[in-house]
Amino acid sequence: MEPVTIVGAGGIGCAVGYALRAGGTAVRFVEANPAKVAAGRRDGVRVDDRPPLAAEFVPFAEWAPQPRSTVLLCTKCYDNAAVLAKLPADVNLIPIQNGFDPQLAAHGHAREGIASFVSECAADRPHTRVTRPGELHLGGRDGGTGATPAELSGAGLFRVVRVNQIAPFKYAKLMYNAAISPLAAAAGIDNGQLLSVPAARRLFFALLQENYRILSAAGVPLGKVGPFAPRTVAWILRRKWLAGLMARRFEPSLRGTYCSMAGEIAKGRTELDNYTGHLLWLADATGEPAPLNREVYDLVSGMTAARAAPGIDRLSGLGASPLAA
Ligand SMILES: NC(=O)C1=CN([C@@H]2O[C@H](COP(=O)(O)OP(=O)(O)OC[C@H]3O[C@@H](n4cnc5c(N)ncnc54)[C@H](OP(=O)(O)O)[C@@H]3O)[C@@H](O)[C@H]2O)C=CC1
Ligand SMILES: CC(C)(CO)C(=O)C(=O)O
Repeated sequence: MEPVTIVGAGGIGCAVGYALRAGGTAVRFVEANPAKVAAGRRDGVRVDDRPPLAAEFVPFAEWAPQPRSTVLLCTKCYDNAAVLAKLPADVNLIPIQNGFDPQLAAHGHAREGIASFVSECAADRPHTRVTRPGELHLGGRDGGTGATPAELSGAGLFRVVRVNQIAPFKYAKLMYNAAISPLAAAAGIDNGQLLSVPAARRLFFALLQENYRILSAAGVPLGKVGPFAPRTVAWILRRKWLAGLMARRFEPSLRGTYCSMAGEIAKGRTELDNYTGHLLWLADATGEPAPLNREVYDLVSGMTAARAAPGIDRLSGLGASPLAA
């Protein structure tokens, strides 16, 4: 049986690959990091303290994708171009990524996934820790159909939710990611501190509200990812006392959880264009104001170009525009 190929043995790739292996599916990891390939060949793929599972590991440079095989794309969006350049047209490509990438969209794949669990991979080993439970939504794109791997639930790592259309779930996740990730990465704080540090919380809530307005004005469908629908989140945020109460309730479960943009500014590459960049593109198309996102975009892209060190004081100039919420 042709194995399912997972490109990118990181937080998402290892969790999904482990779930497939636990369900009896053959898995081939394709990885750019030689240390991860060597460790995977030696020790297999691991999640938390569970027993390692053997899988095939192939260096990206040596990978020749098989026609009609299933390829789960689990890299960061900024690595898509190199992967797409290798793919035969008839591959069953299923990206599982946050954000929107025009080049990937043009590839015309039929199915996509979006993860709402949090998974942090070790630097040089295919060993990840699922630090916050959540779901993997899998569904069609632009009415497309196609097979998604069946055996994903067995390990109980995340709940698999199969939906007809993935777009509402990707847009809802965009509302959250474009608020969480640039702020957490620029400030060098974890997801919990976004709620516990007052200056960060104020900006986080303001961005969530702006993101909801942009997405609503664009008329895109918004699904439910997490405990509340985006419309309910926006309703809560308009009531400051309730938003404060919710922040205190959710903070403990987010404390210490990783944001996949953390540490990327210093490496000179982030998914900012795929999150904030896409929101700004939607805002420009509809004429909806996006002052805070523009400030955040300028801050994070400037920091990334300079490979600047993150710090909480980086947020201090944000929200200065009279239009910012
Ligand atoms: N981690 C999480 O909790 C969540 C992540 N996401 C999204 O999932 C996607 C993946 O994120 P995440 O798993 O955190 O990413 P990671 O950085 O943990 O893993 C990506 C892996 O892909 C490798 N890679 C880079 N280029 C290639 C290539 N050409 N071929 C093969 N492997 C390659 C990277 O190697 P190297 O490091 O050497 O570049 C790295 O090991 C992103 O879009 C992210 O936003 C969504 C929800 C939650
Ligand atoms: C966990 C979350 C929601 C934001 O940190 C995420 O999706 C990511 O880090 O990629």
